[in-house]
Order: sequence, then C-alpha cells, then structure tokens
Amino acid sequence: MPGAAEERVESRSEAGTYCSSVIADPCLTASRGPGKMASSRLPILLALAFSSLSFVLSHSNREMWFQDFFPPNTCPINARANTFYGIMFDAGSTGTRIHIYTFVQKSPENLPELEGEIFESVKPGLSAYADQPEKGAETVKRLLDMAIDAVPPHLWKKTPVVLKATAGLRLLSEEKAQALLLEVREVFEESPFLVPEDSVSIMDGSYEGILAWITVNFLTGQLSGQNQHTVGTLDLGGASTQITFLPRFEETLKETPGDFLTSFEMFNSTYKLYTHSYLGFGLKAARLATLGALNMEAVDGQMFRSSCLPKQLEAEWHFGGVKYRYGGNKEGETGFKPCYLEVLKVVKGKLHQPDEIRGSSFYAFSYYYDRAVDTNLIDYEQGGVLEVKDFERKAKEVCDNMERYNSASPFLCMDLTYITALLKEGFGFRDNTLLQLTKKVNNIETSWTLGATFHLLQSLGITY
Ligand SMILES: O=c1[nH]cnc2c1ncn2[C@@H]1O[C@H](COP(=O)(O)OP(=O)(O)O)[C@@H](O)[C@H]1O
Ligand SMILES: [Ca+2]
Repeated sequence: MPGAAEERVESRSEAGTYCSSVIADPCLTASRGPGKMASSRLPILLALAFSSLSFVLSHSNREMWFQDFFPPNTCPINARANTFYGIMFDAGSTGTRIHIYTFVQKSPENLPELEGEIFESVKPGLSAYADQPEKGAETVKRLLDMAIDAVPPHLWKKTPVVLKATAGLRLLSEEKAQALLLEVREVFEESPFLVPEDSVSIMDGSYEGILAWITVNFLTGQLSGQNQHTVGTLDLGGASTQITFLPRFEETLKETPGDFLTSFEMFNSTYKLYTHSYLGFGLKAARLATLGALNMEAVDGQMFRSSCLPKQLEAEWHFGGVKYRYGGNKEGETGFKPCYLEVLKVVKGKLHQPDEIRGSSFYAFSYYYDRAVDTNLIDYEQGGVLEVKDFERKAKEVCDNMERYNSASPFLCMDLTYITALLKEGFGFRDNTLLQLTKKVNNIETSWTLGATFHLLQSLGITY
C-alpha cells in the first residue's frame, strides 16, 4: 500500500532523532563569544551571550525578553547544582513532538546555559484526531510521560509545560481545534508540571518563522559578538512553509509588504526581520493542491490524478482526518516536464519574492532535509550544503524513472518537483543559491521550539 511506503520513508527520516538525549559537555563551551571557542568538537557555542536581548513583535506588541542566557566563563566543579527544565510541545500537522530542554546555572554570577535536549515524536499529528479529541490528547500524554522520567521529581512543579500547534490545527474548524486543545489542557492539568496560563494554543504563523530564526541563529552563534552574520531560515512543514531573514538592504524593507516585517531589539540594536508563513504551502498541502483536492468539500470516492505519480498507481491517503483517493495518469503523460507544469500552478505568482534573497544562502530544515536524505542528496546525520539546482536534478531523475523508485514514497517525484518549484518560482531563488541542510546544531533540533522556550522561561522569570 503506497500509504505504508510513505510512512516508511518518513519514519526513516525521523528515526535518527527518536528520543535523542543530548548532553553537550558544558565545559567545552567555556569561552565567552564564538570567536574564542576552544574545542574542535564543538565549533559553535551552545550558550551565547544574550546580554540585553529584548524582543518586541511589532504586530502584537508582545514583549519577549531573552536576556538571561549567558555562557559561563569557567566550568565550576559542581556543574549540575542548579539544573532546570522547560518542556515545549510542537503540535505539527504531521506529528506531535516533545522537546525537553535542560538548562544549568553553574553559579549565581553566571546566567543559565542551555545544556541539552531530549526529543521524541509521534505520528500522526493532533489534527488527525479532529473527531476524537480525547484520543489525540492521549498521544500528548504518552509523550509527557517521558518528561516524568526525564525531570527529577523535586523539579516537576517548577518545570513549565507548553504546547503550540501549527498549521494542522489552523486548518481545522475553530470548534474542532478548540476541542483538541481543551483535552490537551486537561492532560497538562493532571500532570505534576507547572501549567502556565495560555499553555495550550495555536501559534501565529509569523512567530513560527521568527522563533525558528532565533533558534538557528542562537545555535550557530550569530546572536552575539561583533561580527554577526545572521542566516535566513526556510522551514517546510506538512501544511505550511516559512521564510525568515534579516534584510540587509533598505530597498528590501521598502519593497516588502508591512505584514511581512517584524521589529525587535537585540543588544541595543533594532532588527527588522522579514518573515512569512504560507498556509497551505506545506509539502502535504501542496500534494493536495497539485491533485486539485485542497479545500474540496466532498472528496469521498473521487479519484485525483497527476502526472507526478506512477502511471499505474491507485491508492488512498489520509491527511488532516480526510481520506483521499489518488492515482497516476494511466493514459496520459508522466514525468518531470508535465509534473513541473502541474506544480507550477500551485506556486506561480502566489508568493512574495524579495530580490535580496536571490544571492544569499539559507538554512533549510524539516521536509527540505527529509527529502534530500531520502534521495541521498545528503547524509542523514551530517546534513550538507546543496544548491537549488540539486533538487531539480534529483526531481528529474526520480520523475523520469518512476519505476526505479517504486519502493520509496509514490509522492517522491511530486515532492521534489514541488520543492524545486517553491524555491525557484515561489521564493525566486537562483539555481545556484546555497542551502545549508541542517537538522541539528550541536545535537539540538533546529526547531522553533527552542526560541519559544527562551520566551517561556523568561516570561515566567524562571532563572535561579
Ligand atoms: O523538531 C523536529 N525535529 C525533526 N524534524 C522535525 C521537527 N519539527 C518538525 N520536523 C519535520 O517537519 C516536517 C513536518 O512538518 P510539521 O508536521 O511540523 O508541519 P507544519 O509545520 O506544517 O505544522 C517533517 O519533515 C518533520 O520531520
Ligand atoms: Ca513545523
């Protein structure tokens, strides 16, 4: 069954991060500032100087203070005297993930340092339980049980737990989404952890991009020191996709619609980020759009066909609680050319194209990473640097030889073609634009959840 093959490919992609307990040796990060990094094992500082990082989102006027995350100057003997935790759930459209972050404050003079992360994920995501909210919350409970084992009992009451849902729940009706969130809230209330107000919510798309940008730039050492070269980020989820970068040219600011720009202050400088979340442009939503099935009222029984699928294929696919029947063009054309034309209709003219990004390089993760791994463009553990044209080359190879790739997902051709079209025709990247494919930096997942946890801890005043 193609659906099963599809899951197989995806679970391979995520299997390596399954419960990846990470303890980066804090003593290796003992110098202050990225330039002074002593260890060749850890070329990038985990804990960076956030001396007075204040963060104000222009559309919401909500303040975020992340100032208390300093690296230590030294490695005190009693390194684990003051450990504390933060639990952040990512309720994504294709899966739910728990991130348990460990912070250590080694002495009162030094501010807390990010020490490591425990990560686990389950599939499908909460939106697949739209009609069984209790069952959906049960999946969250199973993940939360991990935190009970990971966090020492005397710290349970001081450890906040938060869940933020993204595009899967944004696409559900308000009523169904709220029913799911309510059940999850009950699971949290019944747990021994600290449940802040607003602990279970749907996150605004613009936060998703900004928080992921903070995570990546924090982990790569770009948010501290004099020579900051921040990197832009590209996240490709199941239902939505985000692009975020710090514009360098005044022209870009002038040409960008106001709601794509968000201001915040850092080290007494004001930064204006370009960020946008495109709902319905995630990889799986794009499959439905390509098939002509996105936002269709009644899909039961209807067969959706595409030249991006193997000719003889006829199968079913469940996404967001809906069953879709899909198949190849039995009589008509298949292959890269007709597929690209189909996919082009989904992206052409639908996205804002900032000129500035054409020549810059970006960090890319989630499905960009997974599909690059699935087609051996990069190594699962190492990641790697690709050019946009590498995705196109691979898309041609797969689409024009679908019979050779029949053990992988039947959507592999469509996915690679969509990624190519999204990058080139959607965002307007050049063929030779460099993409740094990264799943983890220093063993911490490159997810918006770390940025969200900084905000959470700071808003709760959790520093010791
Ligand atoms: O923390 C993470 N670690 C590894 N992969 C992640 C993480 N968060 C999201 N992903 C990847 O994101 C993709 C799915 O996106 P998601 O389910 O978050 O959709 P959404 O962002 O549209 O709601 C998958 O490729 C999944 O592997
Ligand atoms: Ca996501």
